[in-house]
Amino acid sequence: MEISVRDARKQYGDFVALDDVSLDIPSGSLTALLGPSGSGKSTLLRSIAGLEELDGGAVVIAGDDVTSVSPQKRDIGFVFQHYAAFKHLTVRKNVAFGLEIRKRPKAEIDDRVDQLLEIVGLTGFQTRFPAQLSGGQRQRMALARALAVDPRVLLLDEPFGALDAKVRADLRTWLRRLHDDVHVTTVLVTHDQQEALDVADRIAVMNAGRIEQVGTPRDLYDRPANDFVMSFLGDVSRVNGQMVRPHDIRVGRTPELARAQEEGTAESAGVLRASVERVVHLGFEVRVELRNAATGELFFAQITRGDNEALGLTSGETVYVRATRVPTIAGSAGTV
Ligand SMILES: Nc1ncnc2c1ncn2[C@@H]1O[C@H](COP(=O)(O)OP(=O)(O)OP(=O)(O)O)[C@@H](O)[C@H]1O
Repeated sequence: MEISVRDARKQYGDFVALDDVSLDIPSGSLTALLGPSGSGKSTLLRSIAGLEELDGGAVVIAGDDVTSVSPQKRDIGFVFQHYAAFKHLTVRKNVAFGLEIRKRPKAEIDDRVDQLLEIVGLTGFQTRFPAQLSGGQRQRMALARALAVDPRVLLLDEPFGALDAKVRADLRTWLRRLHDDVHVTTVLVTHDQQEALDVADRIAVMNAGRIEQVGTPRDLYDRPANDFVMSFLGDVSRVNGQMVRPHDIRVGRTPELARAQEEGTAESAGVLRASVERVVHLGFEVRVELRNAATGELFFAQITRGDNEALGLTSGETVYVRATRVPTIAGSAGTV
């Protein structure tokens, strides 16, 4: 393990921000800390960095207990949401900064900076000043600067949080590729489940100062440990009292058509009657807003455009729906 956090505890007065958190982060992984605002993600990241002092527990990086080691000596790179660049220094000088204070030879610094600027796609920008960069370019410069000193660990606290949706999405893809090239053990704090699913190879879901579950994006999506993880990782509908993904709801015009045709599906599986409230076109997919005829509850199904065209759904109609797949949540039966 590159990073092991053991029974980390942090309180602010009576408020418990980290409630005996333990987490192992494998070497070379890109792990996301995902959770709602206030769940303790930043506190955990800052504790790994040494920017917060723990009240209990330990942080081990590459086998060294660094719990009482200063941030400067932990060999980490850190990027915040609002990166504090040196405004009076060029992009090149900003990236070179860590190497210059370490008094590396000039030729080595020049080569390394050229290489980093290329990696982050800022080769043509080296003589610009931070104020002459876009928000996305500034964050890429921040990453280059954090990587310059070859840290053992790269810690990113909502690095794309202040950018607009399109730029965020581009930078996510870019970060994933960068990580595939550079392989530095990376921990990314985000409250955006799409971002975590998109870039991370492991996700730790946090809630109220605790870790609810750690796993691959697929594990967490398909086999959530509890209702919190299930609903935090994606949309959820309730069908016959169970939480299901809207994609896993089959819509038909007769009870038989709503029944899944895959082999091994129980015939007794519940089909329920619903009325179509609204059909919303979301590009490739269509969200069908439904009202359970028996209980009056609203829920929705997400179907492909093709399926919607075949069904020709309109508001006010009666349809039959059933869940084709119910995630196995610990403590529930996992079948409809
Ligand atoms: N210095 C502090 N003094 C008092 N309370 C603090 C301090 N720092 C953080 N907290 C509290 O600890 C809790 C966890 O904060 P943290 O920043 O780790 O959450 P987060 O999951 O990163 O949330 P966000 O996404 O909003 O940043 C919050 O309720 C916050 O108010």
